[in-house]
Amino acid sequence: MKLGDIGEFGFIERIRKRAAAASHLLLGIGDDCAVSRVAPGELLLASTDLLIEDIHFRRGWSDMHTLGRKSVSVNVSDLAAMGGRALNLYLGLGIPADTSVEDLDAFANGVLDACAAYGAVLAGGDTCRSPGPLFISVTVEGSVPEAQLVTRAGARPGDLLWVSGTLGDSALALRELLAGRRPPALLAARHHDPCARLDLGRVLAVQGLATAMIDVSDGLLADLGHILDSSAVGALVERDVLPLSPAFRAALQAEPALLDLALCGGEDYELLFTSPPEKAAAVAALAIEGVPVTQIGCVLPQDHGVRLVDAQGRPCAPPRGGFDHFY
Ligand SMILES: Nc1ncnc2c1ncn2[C@@H]1O[C@H](COP(=O)(O)OP(=O)(O)OP(=O)(O)O)[C@@H](O)[C@H]1O
Ligand SMILES: Cc1ncc(C[n+]2csc(CCOP(=O)(O)O)c2C)c(N)n1
Ligand SMILES: [Mg+2]
Repeated sequence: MKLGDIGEFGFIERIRKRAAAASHLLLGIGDDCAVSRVAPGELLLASTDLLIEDIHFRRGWSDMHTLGRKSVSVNVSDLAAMGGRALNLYLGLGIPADTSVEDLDAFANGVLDACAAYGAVLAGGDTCRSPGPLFISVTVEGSVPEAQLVTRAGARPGDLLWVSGTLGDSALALRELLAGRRPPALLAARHHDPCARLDLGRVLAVQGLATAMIDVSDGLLADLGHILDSSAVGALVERDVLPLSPAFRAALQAEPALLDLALCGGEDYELLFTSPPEKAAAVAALAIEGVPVTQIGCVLPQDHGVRLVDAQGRPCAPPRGGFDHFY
């Protein structure tokens, strides 16, 4: 079935029927605005991200259900980075007219499944025709108790630097895909179906363990740079303790230069955070749903900039870059 057979409002109605209800959502899909009630003492968080065909994904590299999930996860990851919980999701779509309703149903199911997994509800969106690529715009709202908010700005010299999960898997999968090869399944899953570390972000916020936090979307060093700029500090990063998956290590053995992907590759959607040294045992004990947290360095005064060192403490040249859409 083609989208032309059911029209814009037919498609919206298909989504509306499947969207979940939630006690905070007084009015969801179907009026001019969504209407929500935020709990007393909670701050409203909001973040938005675009995914554009051939810039963020290629059709044929992953199925539409998985693309729907990724569209949600990359947004929810920004809530995780502030210690928030997820409330509402808004889905903007620019759809090529020849897209099948089956593909759109699969995509919407992926969006709705991921929403349910993160405790969010689809509260609205916008649908229009695209003359070319598929455009996906996702906005999330969440909330966090005022005292628990974690920003990029709170890192202090002496804090330790931690990262969740493993780094470089997604970028390595992307490199394989761009070269026309099929990445190993574990790497492919990390690229196509990343998991927002929402529970970890909440625990760090609730227990007051993180002084600053960001999610790694553009690459470890690039996103670390944002914490350092916002907090007016520098950092030491130990290259040889970066957490790497077995699949990544296997590739690294054959090609040592791949380590740059763990430092700069991007789309890891792991949490990078700083924490006072006296909380190290509490942080190290956090392995939520099997996701490890690894200490990869420490925070220095601002005049040190970023110092990347090897296992012997010798300085190494940081690779250039991180992802920039126009660079
Ligand atoms: N076109 C825009 N108009 C207004 N604000 C923008 C625009 N683009 C980005 N921003 C804002 O700039 C800041 C940095 O955006 P950026 O997209 O780099 O962050 P991010 O969402 O954490 O990263 P990523 O998009 O890689 O997940 C955010 O506060 C974002 O809301
Ligand atoms: C086809 C294709 N080409 C390149 C990439 C790599 N890529 C795209 S956006 C991004 C950073 C995060 O995005 P943003 O900053 O927009 O949130 C990265 C690493 C991809 N995923 N698919
Ligand atoms: Mg972010």
